[in-house]
Amino acid sequence: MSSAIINGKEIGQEIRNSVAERVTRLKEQGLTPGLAVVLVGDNQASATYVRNKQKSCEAIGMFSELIKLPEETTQDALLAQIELLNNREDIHGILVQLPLPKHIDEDTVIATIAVEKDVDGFSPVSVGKMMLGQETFLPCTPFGVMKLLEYSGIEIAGKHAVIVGRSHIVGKPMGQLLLQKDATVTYTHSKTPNLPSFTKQADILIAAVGRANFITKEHVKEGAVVIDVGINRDENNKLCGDVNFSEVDGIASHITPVPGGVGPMTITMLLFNTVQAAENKLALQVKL
Ligand SMILES: NC(=O)C1=CN([C@@H]2O[C@H](COP(=O)(O)OP(=O)(O)OC[C@H]3O[C@@H](n4cnc5c(N)ncnc54)[C@H](OP(=O)(O)O)[C@@H]3O)[C@@H](O)[C@H]2O)C=CC1
Ligand SMILES: Nc1nc(=O)c2c([nH]1)NC[C@@H]1CN(c3ccc(C(=O)N[C@@H](CCC(=O)O)C(=O)O)cc3)C=[N+]21
Repeated sequence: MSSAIINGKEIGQEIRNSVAERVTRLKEQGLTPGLAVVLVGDNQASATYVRNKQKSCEAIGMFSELIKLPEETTQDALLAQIELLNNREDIHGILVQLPLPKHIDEDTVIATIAVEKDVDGFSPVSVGKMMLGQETFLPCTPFGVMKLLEYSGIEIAGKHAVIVGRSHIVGKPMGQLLLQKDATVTYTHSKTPNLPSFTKQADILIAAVGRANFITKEHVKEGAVVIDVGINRDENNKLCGDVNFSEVDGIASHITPVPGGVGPMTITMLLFNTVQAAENKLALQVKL
């Protein structure tokens, strides 16, 4: 029997509809949620993602602005741009597209984003709050994965979640969010010996490796839920995930496709966080 497909496009659309309603209510109160996306250099993949983000904003009535800076932009010039955005009344969320050119220090740039506008949830304060279980913007990709699990009725408490990958934007926060929902969490990475011996134990397996078709049937336990975060190009330049879908299909109970799985959820949660940022600002104004 084939695995149940978790449809990120469909679940994402359902969430976007409710976000769109919140946009309408904000506009009635004279506030249009605004997202600024900062893109440095001309990385092809980044440009595509940025376009998707902008289109998605516009589709639900949000304002979006692209700040496109040349590859040779200095770190100081970028920081100055972020300061401008921090101070703008019409911008509620700021996203600096990663990766940045090598001569720019990502940590310094991210730490400059005002925490109330950090809709990616990457700044040290946002990350710290998330670790402490305090209210904050959650990083969009792991947040989107949590929504996929929730909407698919997959139980997390008591389950063994194994994460492959420990990046700051996906793997690490993913484990933290699953832990908060009472999963038992194992992190694996490039220094993990005998990876299948760990992944085979997973009730919930999260692949965030960045290698096409890396997770094969030898990694997956019968009946596991497999979430494929990877966005890669195969040898034919076709979009594919970290999971070898055709091998794992039938072994997993549930599986996310690429495209149409986690990717659309990342953008959905970015819209969600930006609307939340605008609502937070309105609530503050009402108090004053
Ligand atoms: N769908 C979406 O919305 C998004 C998708 N992505 C995609 O997700 C994937 C991961 O992204 P990201 O986390 O940023 O990538 P990184 O390259 O930052 O991290 C990859 C992680 O995988 C680990 N890894 C690499 N090789 C192996 C191996 N052989 N065995 C076990 N672990 C390994 C690395 O370990 P170590 O730490 O030891 O180096 C690292 O922790 C990419 O394909 C990316 O394009 C990313 C963001 C959003
Ligand atoms: N500051 C920052 N925040 C990010 O969230 C961020 C980033 N930098 N840098 C790059 C990664 C990657 N990422 C994706 C978003 C959407 C899709 C997406 O929409 N994917 C579609 C298809 C896309 C296509 O057709 O190319 C899908 O999987 O169905 C993919 C990947 C966000 N990232």
